[in-house]
Amino acid sequence: MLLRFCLAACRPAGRALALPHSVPLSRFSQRSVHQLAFATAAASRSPFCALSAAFTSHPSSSSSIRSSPLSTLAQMSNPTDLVEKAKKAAAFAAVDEYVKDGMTIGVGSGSTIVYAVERIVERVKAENLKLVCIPTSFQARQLIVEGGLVLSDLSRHSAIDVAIDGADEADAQLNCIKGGGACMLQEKIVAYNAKRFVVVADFRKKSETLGQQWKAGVPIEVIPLAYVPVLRKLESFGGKPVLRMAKAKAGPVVTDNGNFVVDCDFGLIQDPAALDKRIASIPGVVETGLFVNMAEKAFFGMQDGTVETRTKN
Ligand SMILES: O=C(CO)[C@H](O)[C@H](O)COP(=O)(O)O
Repeated sequence: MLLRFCLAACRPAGRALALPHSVPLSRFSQRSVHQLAFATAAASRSPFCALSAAFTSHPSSSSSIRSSPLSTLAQMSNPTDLVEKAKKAAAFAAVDEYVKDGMTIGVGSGSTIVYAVERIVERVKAENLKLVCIPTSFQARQLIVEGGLVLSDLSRHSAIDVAIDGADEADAQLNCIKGGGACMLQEKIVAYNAKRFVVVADFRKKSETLGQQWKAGVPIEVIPLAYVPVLRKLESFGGKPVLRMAKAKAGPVVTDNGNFVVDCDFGLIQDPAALDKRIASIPGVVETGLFVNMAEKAFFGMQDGTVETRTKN
């Protein structure tokens, strides 16, 4: 079942979901399997499937692996496996707590959300839930369609009961950096129009201050013709902006909305609300990946298999 979702999630790989090649891979390594999936996409053109397929096929795929103590040890401490289990645990917990019969659900984007949709589909089948799903990206739309869920949009269903989405980082106040998958514009529109917005993430995304864990910078969606002056302006704000480049295409990543993405490193972000406003005020900026004061709860899958939650004070 999960593999089916992964395959669905893989299809939209071509455009927006690519590793920013201007950013050294080492800045993502270890911490972000999400980005590793993007790196994998460079070779396979399938950003999420390689990763999730690895998760689904991993545990007992080979008897020789099971019989080798060294392999077993490697398997037990495999960081990819831990991260995938953490994502799944967080996503399942959030869906179980928030999704109720009759709801309109905002479906986020990324690799963790694949597990949330898996759980929604399971529950729809088991409990005969009547749900309507609003996607936040091409990928989310594919997940909804492939899962056999009811697809709608904001024109038909503008009142969303709950939006569930991943994050690249969430701080102690539940402010988030989002847009590692370049979907932040639609994600923010859906989250803004949801009565409740909840975040699902693995342990690597949990921090006290934004910029502590996510080192690739704040994703910013920019109108293509404005990207050079926007880069200059961001530099004048003290940021280190780079245009996100595609891996499976020559040139920049192009979002689902036909725009570019600039990733701008500001170091530790002490005042995300002020920074968000400042960036958004630059003509040509369509949206930032700073989600300030939007989430009411975050579910973090931890290394030990538990799920930790944070709620807004
Ligand atoms: O904002 C996003 C896409 O634009 C994702 O939600 C965010 O990048 C987290 O992704 P993942 O669940 O793969 O770690």
